[in-house]
Amino acid sequence: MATPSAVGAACLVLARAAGPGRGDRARPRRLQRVVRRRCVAELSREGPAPRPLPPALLAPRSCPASSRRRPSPRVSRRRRSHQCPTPAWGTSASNLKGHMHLVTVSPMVPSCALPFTGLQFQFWIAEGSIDDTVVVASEQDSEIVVGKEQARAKVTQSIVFVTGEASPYAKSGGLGDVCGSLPVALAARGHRVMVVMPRYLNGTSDKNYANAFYTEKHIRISCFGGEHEVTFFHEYRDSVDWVFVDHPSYHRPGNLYGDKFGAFGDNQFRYTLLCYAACEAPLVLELGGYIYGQNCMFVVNDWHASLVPVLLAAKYRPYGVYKDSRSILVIHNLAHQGVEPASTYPDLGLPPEWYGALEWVFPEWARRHALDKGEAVNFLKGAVVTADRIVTVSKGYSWEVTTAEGGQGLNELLSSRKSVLNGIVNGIDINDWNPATDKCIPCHYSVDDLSGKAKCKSALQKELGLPIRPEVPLIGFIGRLDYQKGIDLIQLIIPHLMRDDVQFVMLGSGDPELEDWMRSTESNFKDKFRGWVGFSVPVSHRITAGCDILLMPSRFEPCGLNQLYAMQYGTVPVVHATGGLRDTVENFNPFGENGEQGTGWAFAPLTTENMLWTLRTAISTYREHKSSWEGLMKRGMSKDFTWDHAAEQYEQIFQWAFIDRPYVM
Ligand SMILES: Nc1ncnc2c1ncn2[C@@H]1O[C@H](COP(=O)(O)OP(=O)(O)O[C@H]2O[C@H](CO)[C@@H](O)[C@H](O)[C@H]2O)[C@@H](O)[C@H]1O
Ligand SMILES: OC[C@H]1O[C@H](O[C@H]2[C@H](O)[C@@H](O)[C@@H](O[C@H]3[C@H](O)[C@@H](O)[C@@H](O)O[C@@H]3CO)O[C@@H]2CO)[C@H](O)[C@@H](O)[C@@H]1O
Repeated sequence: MATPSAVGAACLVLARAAGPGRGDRARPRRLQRVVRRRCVAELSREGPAPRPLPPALLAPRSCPASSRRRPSPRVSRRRRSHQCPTPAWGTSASNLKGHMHLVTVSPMVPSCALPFTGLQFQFWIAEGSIDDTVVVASEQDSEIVVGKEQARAKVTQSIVFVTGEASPYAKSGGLGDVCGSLPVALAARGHRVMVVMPRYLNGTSDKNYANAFYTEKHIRISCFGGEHEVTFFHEYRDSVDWVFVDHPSYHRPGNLYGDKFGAFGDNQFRYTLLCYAACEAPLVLELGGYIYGQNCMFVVNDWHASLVPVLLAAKYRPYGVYKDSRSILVIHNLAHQGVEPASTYPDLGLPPEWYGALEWVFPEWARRHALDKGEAVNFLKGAVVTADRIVTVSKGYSWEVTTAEGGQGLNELLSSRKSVLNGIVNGIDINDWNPATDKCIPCHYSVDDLSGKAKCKSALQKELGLPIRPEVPLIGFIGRLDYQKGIDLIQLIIPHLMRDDVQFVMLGSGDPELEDWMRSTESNFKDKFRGWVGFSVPVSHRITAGCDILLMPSRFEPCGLNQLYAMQYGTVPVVHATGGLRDTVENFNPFGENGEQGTGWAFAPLTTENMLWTLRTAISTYREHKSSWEGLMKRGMSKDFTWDHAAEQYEQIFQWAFIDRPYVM
């Protein structure tokens, strides 16, 4: 193992500092500091005797005191994921031996902490020359370009996220991505953050919870005609307290919300338990030695968490508890509202006088028979009424939900709450979704060197059993097979598109009829179409990297993440101009004021003719205008989709929420 005495004695090498890393993609904006200093990264000892270090690269033993900083939370995230047994920077030498390597350098030696956060370098490690020390320097003038310092919140809060899913523990779609990464981004900015979600055990993904430990806390919840005991598990990771609510109803085969027979019949019960448990967690769990207490910002996501603001208002504030807390409803998708018959209201354990908050009457046309009064309870509606503020996951969607077309029956109510309704476009997790470091893809690449993308394409064609043809445009679709995603429109254009010289791959699961259609289309067009039925995160990364075009003809799309991932990976999105898709994809304009502009194609209205025409325009641009295509790819890859900007906007909403009085009846 490396020891301080060995520092500087070893060989090595180096290469170009600031290889493609967290900040490198968007270098002009994100890599801001140039440190004229060489530094030492210690590595585990391995390999033969060291060779002398070239004089130009001799490293100082430590960095000047002026540069010492406490590692920021983002650094500590890296530190954990590359934990070394002795104080060291970086990763283990055995991973490095050989060629160019991407290494995350995390200041683990307090005396030599640089003012940067979790940055990454590429090293050239000569064969057999690994030892104790890697000197990091650049080709030019020994400069190290380092990432910008982690921005901190002006005012920090105790934040409690409540959600039905969060990656990497459990994910069925974009909700999981957001609740797995926004909390980490907020923690990195200095907030104390807890995420409360179910501890789903189904026999296959149980390992995801392996590092979560039983807290020995259990509470009894009165609802659904009895007392139900739930317990809490906890993992502290990436500076976030991940709290898992444990109950037998979360342990069953299938996916998070259902199985092959459809949605679980007791989902209302399962997420009622989650909401009660989430309200108790800040009061009863001593995490890191301290409870979160009563002064919290609850961020409740979608219908699964929507009972939280109702409970705060109906069951806590009247007794003087949580008077200083606030709640924000984040709407990821209005299509799911948690609607059940009105007769279930007494099961929820709420006072009878609160029925009105959840009351929901279906329009006449939606009722089943003449005697059906259409009376229901609607969890999401309860939160729209009682949350202190409401956020949708894009600005465009925040307007759409107030319209009859996009409001899914809640438009009037949402319009009445316009003064507390905002839209914030989601960010993406650059640690997971970065073509320069992605562990799921066969070759890495960046905006500075796109060559790896072509290799990803041929590897994908090979993996899928498609003809390996670099010149043929490869179009992809990834998503839940749901009405929302406009797959029926893809079905209609496929016979036409398959006449062209193109390849098409779809990854998705959901509606069994659409799954069957994917299988049969694959057998009809063996050389051109692949339908990957199922849910696979690694395959989704490889499709994102290997395709030229990503198609998203969503009927509505509150934000959409796949188009953001696609742009990040130089895959050009062709999307229906709706919601977050319209907000994030800039239409290609070959005649822009300063030359070509745009990052993809956003078409409207959503018709099959329009979609086919736009796809064909994209395809001919790909074939005939190579430099335009490269411009499209590079502009997309240079966009900053990190969470920082969104996290700052959430902080603004938190502040506004705390300025106003909390909701009381
Ligand atoms: N078969 C499969 N295999 C592997 N991965 C798969 C997959 N099917 C889907 N995914 C993944 O699930 C995520 C889907 O995210 P989206 O945001 O595009 O849509 P979703 O409708 O689920 O999310 C909702 O919530 C998010 C978050 O707010 C909003 O962006 C969105 O508009 C809203 O509808 C992506 O990470 C995608 O790769
Ligand atoms: O992250 C992906 C989406 O996950 C959530 O949607 C799920 C929804 O909340 C669940 O209730 C369930 O939806 C079922 C619905 O309740 C039922 O009436 C029937 O229509 O079948 C639906 C599918 O089983 O599953 C949804 C995921 O498929 C989240 O609320 C969304 O925002 C996310 O887009």
